[in-house]
Amino acid sequence: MTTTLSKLVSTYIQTHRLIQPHDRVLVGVSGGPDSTALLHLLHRLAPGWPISLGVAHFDHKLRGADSQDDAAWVAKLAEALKLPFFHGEGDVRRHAQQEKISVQMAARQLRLKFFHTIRQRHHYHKLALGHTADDQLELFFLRLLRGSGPEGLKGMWPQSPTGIIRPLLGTPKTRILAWLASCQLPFREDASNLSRHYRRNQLRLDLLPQLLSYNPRLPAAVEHLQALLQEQEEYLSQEAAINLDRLKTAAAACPSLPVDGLLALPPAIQRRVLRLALAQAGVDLNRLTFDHVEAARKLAQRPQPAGEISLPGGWRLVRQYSELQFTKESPVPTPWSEFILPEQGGGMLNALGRTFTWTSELPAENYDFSSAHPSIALMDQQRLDFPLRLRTFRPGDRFQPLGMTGVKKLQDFFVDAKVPRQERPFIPLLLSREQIIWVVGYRLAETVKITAETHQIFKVEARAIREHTP
Ligand SMILES: Nc1ncnc2c1ncn2[C@@H]1O[C@H](COP(=O)(O)OP(=O)(O)OP(=O)(O)O)[C@@H](O)[C@H]1O
Repeated sequence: MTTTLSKLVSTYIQTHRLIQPHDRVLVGVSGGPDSTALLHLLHRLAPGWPISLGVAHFDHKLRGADSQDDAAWVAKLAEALKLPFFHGEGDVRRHAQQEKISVQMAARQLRLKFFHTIRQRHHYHKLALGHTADDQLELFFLRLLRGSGPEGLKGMWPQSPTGIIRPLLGTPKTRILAWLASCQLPFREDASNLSRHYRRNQLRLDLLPQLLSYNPRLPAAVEHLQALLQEQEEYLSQEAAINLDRLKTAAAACPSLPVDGLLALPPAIQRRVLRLALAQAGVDLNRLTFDHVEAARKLAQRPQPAGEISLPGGWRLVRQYSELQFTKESPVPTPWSEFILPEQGGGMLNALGRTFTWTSELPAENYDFSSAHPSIALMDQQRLDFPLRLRTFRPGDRFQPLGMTGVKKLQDFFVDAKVPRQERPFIPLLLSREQIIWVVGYRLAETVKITAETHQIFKVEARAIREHTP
């Protein structure tokens, strides 16, 4: 068993060219079975290649004394193997709150930042992580459940362009555990791996065993599919890079993309070109959803020559006639500017001098309406067509104010509501399709009001941006 696993891993490393002679490899060791086995395996293989190893452990401080014990345990292991040890720690919960991300995501971000710093400071060419074939399978189903596209379903690469390597990605966890047992190598147990509080654990403990009872060869089938998806991804991402380079040289300013050139590409390449361009501009791809990319494509396709959408991290994609520009600067609305509320589920957008925040699927039953305010619109979600849009007044605009049976010219509504003439051009209007559904701060439309039949409420709040600035 012992030799077979080292042979298997060694072959995987060679096939995927994960390590070159004289590489300096930093191993991320949590103390769990996978990374502990990885460290031992690399340590046994190291003299033959030859490579030099270092051990890095990050204390997430999420499990009290257990976290500290893990760190001390890994430090001891490194000492026993006579390897340099690097310890890092961070306030994961605070980071999660600040960035409005999950605790797991925050832990991963801080950990990777720590690894990056150590690699730079101590000149490690590679970072080896202990992801296994089981992790790859779980990730596939987690992403499938989340609605990922082929780029997500393809799973983790054995090697990333930044030098992260995963030598155990082809090895099932059962083999790793059996190998550790046969060599009598101890590791740390993480009790949270058994908690059904986490989606990943529910999947591993409940869903996957059920799926395997339908088809015991499911892991092999998924592995095969992922290999195909990775090959396709390699080809398509090369195509995207070539096309982005071509489009960028054709465009006057950078970072920007010519709309015509982008729309001439097949949709599969359009999406990748947009993602790549956004990544190059500095947008965090982990936070960029399919909806963002689709909203960007719609922005390019629409007949109106101006508009914009908001992207994660305060980024904005602005359509200016024949160009799409990526910017973080504040918007300069033109009379024809339109803003799309990109994610139906909820989000935030700075537009037309206000910060709009929206939330969907609030259950109508027992909803507490006491917080009603002119800056808040509560609507019947089923009567809305997404994505909603924002713009200002255009001649000829009409709408059916709440409580009225007929449609009224917006001009007349402004007069009746005594809206000062000079303010009218700046009042944001929320639209569903071509219908005005909210004259922001003044009146909702009759067509979207909440009735006894309403199941789910869509809530939008508009606050003047100056309220936020100190
Ligand atoms: N706290 C940590 N310190 C150092 N490396 C870590 C830490 N947490 C995770 N890693 C690295 O990232 C890999 C994947 O993390 P994940 O949390 O998915 O671990 P896992 O599958 O439970 O593996 P393990 O059995 O090694 O804990 C680990 O195998 C390890 O290489």
